[in-house]
Amino acid sequence: MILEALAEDEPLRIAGQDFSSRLMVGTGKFGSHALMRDSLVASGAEIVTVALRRVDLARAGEGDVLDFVPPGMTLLPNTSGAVTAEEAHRLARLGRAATGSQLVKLEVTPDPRTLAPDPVETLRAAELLVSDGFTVLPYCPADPVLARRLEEAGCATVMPLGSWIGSNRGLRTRDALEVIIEAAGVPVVVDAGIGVPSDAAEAMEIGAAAVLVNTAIAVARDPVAMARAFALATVAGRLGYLAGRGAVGAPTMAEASSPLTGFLGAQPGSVAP
Ligand SMILES: CC(=O)[C@@H](O)[C@H](O)COP(=O)(O)O
Repeated sequence: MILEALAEDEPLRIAGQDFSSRLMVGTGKFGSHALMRDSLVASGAEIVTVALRRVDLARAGEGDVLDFVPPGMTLLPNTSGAVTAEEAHRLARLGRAATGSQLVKLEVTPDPRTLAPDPVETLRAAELLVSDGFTVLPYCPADPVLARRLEEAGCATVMPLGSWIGSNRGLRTRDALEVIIEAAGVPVVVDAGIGVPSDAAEAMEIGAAAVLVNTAIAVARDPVAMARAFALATVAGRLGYLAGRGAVGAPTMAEASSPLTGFLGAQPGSVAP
C-alpha cells in the first residue's frame, strides 16, 4: 500500500532529471569509507554529495572516497571550504574536470564558527556558475528574498539551512522555510542541521521537495540503521504532505474527536461525558 502511494507520487525533478528518492546524503564524518558505503546503500538515496576538496584523484581506484560511492548514485560535488565566489567557481571547475558532471552543490561559507552561507558571495557564485554551464544547487540561508534571487539567477534548486551544519538542531528556520517553499518555482531541499528522522519528516510535511542529511547519519551509533530510519521518515513526511494536514486548532481550546450530540440512545440535549 505504501509503495502504491509512492508510485502515484511525481518524481523529484532537478534540471530535467527524475529521482524517486527525496533523501540526499552526504559523505563526511563516517568512521570508515566502508561504513559510509553501507549507509548510503541503506538510505536508498540516489544523490550523494562529496566535498571536492576531499577527492584525491591521484588515488582514484585505490581507496579514495569516490571509490566507495555505490554505483548508480548521482554524484553531487560540493564546493565546501570555499569562502569567495571565485574559490567556489575554481573548485567547481576542478570537480567538473574530474567527474564530468555539470552538477554542483554550491557552498560559500566564510564564517568558521557557524559555517553560515554568505548570501552575497553565494548569489555572485551562482551567477558565475550558471553562466559557465553548471547546474547549480546552492546551500543558502533560509531567506525568502535570497531564495528568489537564486532562482532568478537560474539555480536548479534552493537549499536553505534548517540549522547550522553539523549541529543536529533540526528546523530552527521553519517559519522562513515555509515562506520559501510556498513561493519557490524550483525544488526546495532543506539542508543542514537535520538531526533526527522526525526533522526530515517535518521538512517534508511542510512541503520541501527533498532533504539533505549527513552528520545525523554519520555520527549515529549505528549509521546504517539511522540511514534506514531517515529513508522511512522522508517517505512518511512526503506522504503526510500529500495527504494534506488538517486545520490547526487554537492553543487553549479542544475540538472533540467524536460528535458531542446525536449519540445512539442519547436524550436530546445530553452530551457525552
Ligand atoms: C555534506 C553537506 O553538504 C553538508 O554541508 C550539509 O550541509 C549537511 O549538513 P549536516 O551535516 O548538518 O546534515
